[in-house]
Parts: sequence; structure tokens; C-alpha cells
Amino acid sequence: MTAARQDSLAIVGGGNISAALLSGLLEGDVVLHDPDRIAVVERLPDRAAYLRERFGISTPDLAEAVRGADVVLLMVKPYHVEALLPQLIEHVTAEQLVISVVGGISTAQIERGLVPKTPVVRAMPNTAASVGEGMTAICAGSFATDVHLERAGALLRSVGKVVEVPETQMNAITAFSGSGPAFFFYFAEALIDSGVLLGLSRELSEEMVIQTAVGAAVMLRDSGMDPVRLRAAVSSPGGTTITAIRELEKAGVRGAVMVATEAGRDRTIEIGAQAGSH
Ligand SMILES: NC(=O)C1=CN([C@@H]2O[C@H](COP(=O)(O)OP(=O)(O)OC[C@H]3O[C@@H](n4cnc5c(N)ncnc54)[C@H](OP(=O)(O)O)[C@@H]3O)[C@@H](O)[C@H]2O)C=CC1
Ligand SMILES: O=C(O)[C@@H]1CCC=N1
Repeated sequence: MTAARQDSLAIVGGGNISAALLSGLLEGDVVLHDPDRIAVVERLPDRAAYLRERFGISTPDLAEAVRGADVVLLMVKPYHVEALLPQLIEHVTAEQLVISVVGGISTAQIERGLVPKTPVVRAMPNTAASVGEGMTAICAGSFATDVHLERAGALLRSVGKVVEVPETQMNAITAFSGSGPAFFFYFAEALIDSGVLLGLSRELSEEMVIQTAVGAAVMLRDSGMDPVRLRAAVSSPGGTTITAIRELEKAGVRGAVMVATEAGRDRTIEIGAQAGSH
């Protein structure tokens, strides 16, 4: 049996999200992509050397990476896009698919800087792609067809779950599931500190919080019960859990989470507007 031909990928920007994707594709129990078909454009020489060493990919210049690539992934910070597009237009053709994970930047903003009719898919992944448990939302730009969406979806599905959404939801999703792992890590940090406050060693507290988080995540995914019912099952009448939850409610933690994600969404909109105003 012949394996299906894999897309050759040119990834522009070799930072955190790029490494998460590479790790998911190349470091799991099963290697999901041929490293020879992945080129990463990274301008920091030390970082480029690290990526070559760790993943076995190549790190050529932009022209060489993009030449002949089926898919060009933009993984740079939003404020780098404006300077990047004039370089990309020199090399990217409308026969290639561009996938942008850049927070706050719309497909229209990307399309305006490329050769007319270049298909663009906007994606918002998260760093859990590194362990094959990513959550990515995708939407199509004006020139991307279902075939392009499916191609982007297939690549990102190999490192987690993918949902297709209207582009109007992308800024909210950036603040919600793009940033999402950071919120869970933040809560884990707080719980580990609280174990230390209660007199446990940091090592023991960390071990117990991590396993509790894994157990709770698997229950959320696999039990068929929603978070409200799962929490109710832990909260014995007049017991310790409901007493502690009363304190979280008094401190306004639920409201703070909502205000925080609204602020993240608003920041995403601001970033997009700043990028478009130059
Ligand atoms: N981190 C995350 O969890 C997620 C990030 N994103 C999005 O991904 C994008 C990248 O984020 P992240 O990986 O965290 O950022 P990083 O800063 O970690 O990585 C970006 C890298 O790209 C390099 N770079 C910038 N411009 C160019 C260029 N023209 N050519 C080559 N390399 C370049 C940067 O170099 P230098 O340092 O010199 O600028 C940097 O090393 C952002 O737009 C973000 O919104 C999306 C989902 C999740
Ligand atoms: O913090 C950020 O701006 C990016 C977007 C989503 C996750 N990280």
C-alpha cells in the first residue's frame, strides 16, 4: 500500500506555537509527517538551530522554504505581519494554500497583501497540539474553497480536534481556546500553591494537582456528564467542597473568568485594528 502524499509545509515563524505543532506532528508515538517535507523560516539563528536539532526539519530562507511548498503557515506575531506580507507576495502563488494562525488578523487583511485570489484559511490552534490534544478553530477566507478548508482541517486534525466556525467568532475563540491552556495552567499553579499553604511539600502538591487535572479532564471528555453535574457529584451536602466553592463564588472567580476572556477578545480586536491601521 502506498501512503498518501503529504503536503510539503513552509512554516514562517519558529516560536512557541510553531514548536507545539511540530512536536504534535513529529514527536508522538507515531510520526505524523515527514520532517523532510517541513521547512521553518526562523530569523533567530539559535532558535533555528534548536528547531533543526530537535525536529530534524530544515530552516532555509523564505524564498527557498516557500518555493514548491503546498501549504504556507504563518506563525509570526501580529505586529510582524505587515512587514512579512510584502516579502510573501514575492514568492507565494495563488496555487498555494496559506494558513494563518496569527491572532486578531483577518483573512481579508492577509489576502490584501498577497497575490489576488490566494486561498487563505485562518486557524486558531492552541499549544495542546504539542501532545496531539489541540483544539483548533478554522474559517475560510474569500478565495478558500471547501477543498482548502479540508486540507487545513486534515493537517490540524492530526494534532487534535478541529471545528469550523464563521470568521466573526475567531476573535472570541482566540481569547477562549487559543489562550485556554494558560488559564488551566494558572488554576493549577494556584492549586499547587494552596497545597503548599496547607503544609504539603511543593513536589507532592504538584504531583497530586497534575493527576487531579488529568483525571478531571478525562471525566469532562469521557463521562458524558457536563461540568455542573460532575461538580455536584464531588460536593457532599454540608461538606468541604461546597464550603470551598462558596469562597470561590464570594471572591467572584466565575465573573472574573468571564471578564478576563472579554478582555482577551477585546485585545484581539485591538491587535487586528492596529495591524490594519499602518
Ligand atoms: N502561543 C500560542 O499559544 C498561540 C499563538 N498563536 C499565534 O501564533 C503567532 C505566533 O505566536 P508565538 O509562537 O507564541 O510567538 P513567538 O514569538 O514565540 O514566535 C514567533 C517567531 O517568529 C519569528 N518571526 C517573526 N517574524 C518573522 C519573519 N518575518 N521571518 C521569520 N521568523 C519571524 C519571531 O522572531 P523574533 O523573536 O525575532 O520576533 C519568533 O521567533 C501569534 O500571531 C499568535 O497570535 C495562535 C494560537 C496559540
Ligand atoms: O497570547 C496571544 O496573543 C496568543 C493568541 C492565543 C494564544 N496566544
